[in-house]
Amino acid sequence: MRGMSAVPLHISGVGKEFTASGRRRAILADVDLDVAAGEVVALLGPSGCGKSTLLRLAGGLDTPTTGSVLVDGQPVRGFEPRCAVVFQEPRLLPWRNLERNVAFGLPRDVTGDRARAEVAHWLSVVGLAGFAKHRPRQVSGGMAQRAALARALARRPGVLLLDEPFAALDALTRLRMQDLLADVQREAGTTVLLVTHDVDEALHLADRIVLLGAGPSARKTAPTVGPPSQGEPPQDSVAESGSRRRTACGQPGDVDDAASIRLVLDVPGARPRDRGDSGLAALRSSLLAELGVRTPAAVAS
Ligand SMILES: Nc1ncnc2c1ncn2[C@@H]1O[C@H](COP(=O)(O)OP(=O)(O)OP(=O)(O)O)[C@@H](O)[C@H]1O
Repeated sequence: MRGMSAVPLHISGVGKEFTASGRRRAILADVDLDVAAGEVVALLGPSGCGKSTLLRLAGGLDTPTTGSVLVDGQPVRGFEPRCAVVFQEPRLLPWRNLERNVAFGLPRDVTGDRARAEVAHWLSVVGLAGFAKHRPRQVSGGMAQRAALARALARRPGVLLLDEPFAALDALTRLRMQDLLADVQREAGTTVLLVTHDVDEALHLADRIVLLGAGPSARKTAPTVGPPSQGEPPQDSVAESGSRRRTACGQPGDVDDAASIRLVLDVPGARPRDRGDSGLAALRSSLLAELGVRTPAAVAS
């Protein structure tokens, strides 16, 4: 699509510290994550654990304290032109109409008729062809967010970084936007790193789900598809293995608050997945349990 080519993202040994009120605080430590070209990875984790920080580091909007980020094998230093970011709020320029906002995302070498064609194309992809001349305040929140997505796509990013892009939308608009993202991703094939709080969104859209949080680091697991058979320890239960790991490693005094990758989960089946897929129910319960939310299914298993 429009010359867009997916590229891999390689995050290696990344740590991030911030200084606030004179105190240094480690937010992320030893984060290792490889996202293949064209893969969709969802980043889940408790509020404040550093998901947005990691996304910002991936896009060069901030610099890691340790470790490195590579996009298509090249180190990210400063704002990364091969990435485009969509935030929770559209961040459109209010004095520009939608088409001029989308044009803002175009690479510098795309001008004139080609630029106009590109803008028209992306507005059409996100269903805003009839609103090109509208200003952001003249359209709904969902439409403004679609324009923000079009602006990001107009950059033809190798990696699309999405920071809770649908969180501020009403439930129905959110579902429609998820479907739109799935369509766009399928057509463009771009690499996507998606920060979300929404387990269902992650299960619907992602190839892999990465759980970020404080505590001992990563375990890659096969998906949980049902309760363990009789007499067998629940080795594949995300919730069980997570709690066991914390018990074994959680010695008082050696707890590091910095977040790292706790779990990497392959989601079975082709995306976008059926929202009613009962096969994902166990996985959903396990993920929610990892996030500290108890569900009847998790309790039963
Ligand atoms: N520039 C900054 N200076 C100081 N602290 C920061 C800065 N940016 C983020 N933090 C802190 O880093 C921590 C992680 O923030 P971040 O926004 O990455 O978390 P998050 O997991 O995305 O949260 P949420 O899910 O609530 O959006 C928070 O405690 C936040 O206050």
